[in-house]
Amino acid sequence: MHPQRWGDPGAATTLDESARALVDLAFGLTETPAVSGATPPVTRLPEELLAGLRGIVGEEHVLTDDDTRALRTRGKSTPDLLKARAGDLADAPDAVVRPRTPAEVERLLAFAVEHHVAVVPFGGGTSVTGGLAAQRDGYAGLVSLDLVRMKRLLAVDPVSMTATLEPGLRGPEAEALLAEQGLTLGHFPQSFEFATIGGFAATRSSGQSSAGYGRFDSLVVGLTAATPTGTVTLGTAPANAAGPDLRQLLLGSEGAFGVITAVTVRVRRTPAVKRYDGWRWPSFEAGADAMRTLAQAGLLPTVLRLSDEAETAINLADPDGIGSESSTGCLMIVGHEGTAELVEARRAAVAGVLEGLGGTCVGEEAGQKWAHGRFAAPYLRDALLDVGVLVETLETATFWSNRERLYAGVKQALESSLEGAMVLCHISHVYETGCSLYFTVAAKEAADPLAQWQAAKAAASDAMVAAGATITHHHAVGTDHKPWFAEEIGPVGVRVLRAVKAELDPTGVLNPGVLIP
Ligand SMILES: Cc1cc2nc3c(=O)[nH]c(=O)nc-3n(C[C@H](O)[C@H](O)[C@H](O)COP(=O)(O)OP(=O)(O)OC[C@H]3O[C@@H](n4cnc5c(N)ncnc54)[C@H](O)[C@@H]3O)c2cc1C
Repeated sequence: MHPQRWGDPGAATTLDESARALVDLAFGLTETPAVSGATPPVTRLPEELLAGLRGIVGEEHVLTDDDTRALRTRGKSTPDLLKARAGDLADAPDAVVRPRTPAEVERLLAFAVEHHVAVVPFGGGTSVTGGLAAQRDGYAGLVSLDLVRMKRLLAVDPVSMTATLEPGLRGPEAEALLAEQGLTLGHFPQSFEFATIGGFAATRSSGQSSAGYGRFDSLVVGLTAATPTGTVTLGTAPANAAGPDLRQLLLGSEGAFGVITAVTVRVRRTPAVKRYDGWRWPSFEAGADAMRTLAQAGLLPTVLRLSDEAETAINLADPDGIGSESSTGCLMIVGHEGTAELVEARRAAVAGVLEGLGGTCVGEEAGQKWAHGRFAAPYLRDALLDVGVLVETLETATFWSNRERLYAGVKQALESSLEGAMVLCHISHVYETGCSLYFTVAAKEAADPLAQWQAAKAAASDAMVAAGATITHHHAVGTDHKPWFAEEIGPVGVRVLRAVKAELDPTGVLNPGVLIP
């Protein structure tokens, strides 16, 4: 991962001439290069504590060099990138510690409690909500507990169709191991290439194929987590009535309750066929109604997403597409995966419904184009930051009956707090009862882009709460969403979370300041 950009440093990109011209037209171009040569603050952990950590995981797995610590500083939200680009590495961990086994994780937690060292579990480092920016004041130091060495496929049960995975496996690594057995997890968030199994569970992630495979928390049938007060293993049956489902307490716990050391997930057979089609709708509303109809008819495809008019126009923003008929309306991507027979049958059934509702199939090219570029967009954000254009995304969810109000409220909040902003939206995840709205915002950077974005984000978050929606459908709480999260779950909910934290992590060494309001 690049320390100041998204993804593979080798894949870093710049805007080509036509894209530069478009951006110039919309926002103007201001070359804004990232600061180079910044170094993190000197490690504050005393030598005897570093020696203690080495005694647990081995000499070579306690790293204090600047490059490694810089790479484990914060996540990949636009505010994180702005800070990294400005050379601000103030949140760098004092050391990066890489355990190999659950037993080592348990010993590290005991050591952290004994010496009051803050611990930040680190998966892929793709958090976009400040989930890796723990507080350090009052602690002897802060270590990044990097799960990169815990990468095994521990078990496969081909009869029950489950697999048990270690937390440090990145999306492609997990898929490759499962593919050897003819299986897939089917979890493809846009951060798929870098995010990990443990991170997916800790944030209750949702992938682009959630309509077909389910969001990550719905895939988890069991897990093991090491906490400062002991290890908990949950999930002895596909379903149970044995009290509240404690798995749900660890899913989404964002490293504040424990370190997830194994996850058992439901798996599916590798699909023989994948077909993605584009569908065009006269309006966002018509497309959204069609999504609802599919969901409520039990006809959800594997992939289902709908761009609003603005996002549709931008996605087709090539010199030929702009202003032409093809850039009007709203583009929906409808993907089917499975056996050839199943895909054809479902594709025909879904097409019948969509045609009946006024949709027009524009064929596989648009679908393939989306599938091909599905992981590329984050690289474009860096190229835009390079020319002084602020780009960030945010997401929320609500019930169908409230969708239009939420859409209008968040869009208006963003447009009125960011002068000249371009606000794009798509429906990214669909349920029988509602959907998730995913916004992308671009605006010319102000003199202080961080403050500029924080004000816009607060306005958008206020609009979500005012509309009665959730503060996050899949990006999690981290540090950024805490004030709105507290409002969402109410004072009793906050007290329950604090009580669980006090029980599992009584000295508060795990991810201080993250998640718990
Ligand atoms: C470009 C981009 C696209 C994204 N697209 C999506 C998307 O489509 N869908 C989606 O859901 N999210 C998306 N995200 C957000 C992010 O990728 C997810 O939240 C992901 O699940 C985080 O996984 P990670 O392994 O990177 O976790 P990290 O970022 O390393 O950690 C996230 C949080 O979980 C904790 N944690 C990590 N591992 C463990 C563990 N083993 N035990 C306990 N706590 C742990 C960390 O301490 C932190 O609080 C995107 C982010 C980016 C930057």
